Amino acid sequence: MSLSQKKAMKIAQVLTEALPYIQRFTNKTVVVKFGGNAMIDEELQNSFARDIVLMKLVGMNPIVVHGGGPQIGNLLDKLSIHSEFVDGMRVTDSATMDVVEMVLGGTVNKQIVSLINRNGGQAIGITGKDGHLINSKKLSVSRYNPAMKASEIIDIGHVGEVKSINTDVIDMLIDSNFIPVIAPIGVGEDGNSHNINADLVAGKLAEVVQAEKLMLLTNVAGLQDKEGEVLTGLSTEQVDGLIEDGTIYGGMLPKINCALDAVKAGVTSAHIIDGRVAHAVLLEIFTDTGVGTLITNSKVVS
Ligand SMILES: Nc1ncnc2c1ncn2[C@@H]1O[C@H](COP(=O)(O)OP(=O)(O)O)[C@@H](O)[C@H]1O
Ligand SMILES: CC(=O)N[C@@H](CCC(=O)OP(=O)(O)O)C(=O)O
Repeated sequence: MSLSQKKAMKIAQVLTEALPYIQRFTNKTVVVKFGGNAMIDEELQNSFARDIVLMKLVGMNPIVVHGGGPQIGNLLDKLSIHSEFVDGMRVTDSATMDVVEMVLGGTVNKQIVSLINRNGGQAIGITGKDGHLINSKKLSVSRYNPAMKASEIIDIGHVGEVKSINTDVIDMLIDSNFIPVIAPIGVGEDGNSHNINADLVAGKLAEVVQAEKLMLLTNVAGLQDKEGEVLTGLSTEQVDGLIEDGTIYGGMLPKINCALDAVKAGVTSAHIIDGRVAHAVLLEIFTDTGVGTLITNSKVVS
């Protein structure tokens, strides 16, 4: 067999492998959280945008929710505004909230929209304030205070959690064949903005639209143990144990919690995938080889 025949055969194999997945996922909604390294590396950004466009072209309904923590951090640094995190959530005072809204609702959201559109898609970027998409309330965080030997509530400012999601605007966009790109900013009862962790928004949205998949792109290979090995075959109870003993901390906390909540609420599967791998989304959906940690209602497997 000549080299070009071998190449043609390989392409045919890949397409054949993809066929059952394309059939299975046609008309299904997939919520993809774009974050981590995939968001700052130009080549990975492009491969992500092409994956999303391809999903749409083969009849799926992708909804993109994006983060932007590093980009917020960069602008805060430039403005000499100190920032810190509690349990993976950025403590957000009024000045920080202005920066969050500027970066997420402005720069980052429009960059992703433009990237998808340049690659042949039709994306529309909105925040949770548009069309009352994300109604939020102030997030209450409690911490154990060893000195007081009791838990206490800590105020982390304008940080929100999702109270309800009104999908009218999303339905309208999908019905008109657009790809929604959502910045994780919620609107409180008083009309004020809330900074919401993007994983939490993606998870809740997946629940409300009863997505087939929730995909969380990040900058690690998946859920790992203390030695860095990707964990496999865990029950949801074991995950709770890993949170208690500190194996899961920081930014992985909202990710794993929202993935577990989503599958418990009817999303078929949630995936924490390695955004450092080009075409990670495509590989996860259309091939037999996944690239991260799979979470279903009863099991966490890689
Ligand atoms: N058990 C764990 N397995 C993998 N990563 C973990 C774990 N516990 C904490 N982390 C941290 O969570 C980070 C991913 O969260 P985050 O930085 O918020 O990602 P993203 O920007 O993609 O939302 C990892 O880079 C790692 O530092
Ligand atoms: C409350 C809170 O922490 N909000 C996040 C929102 C952006 C985000 O979630 O970005 P990543 O997904 O890139 O981490 C923040 O301010 O960084």
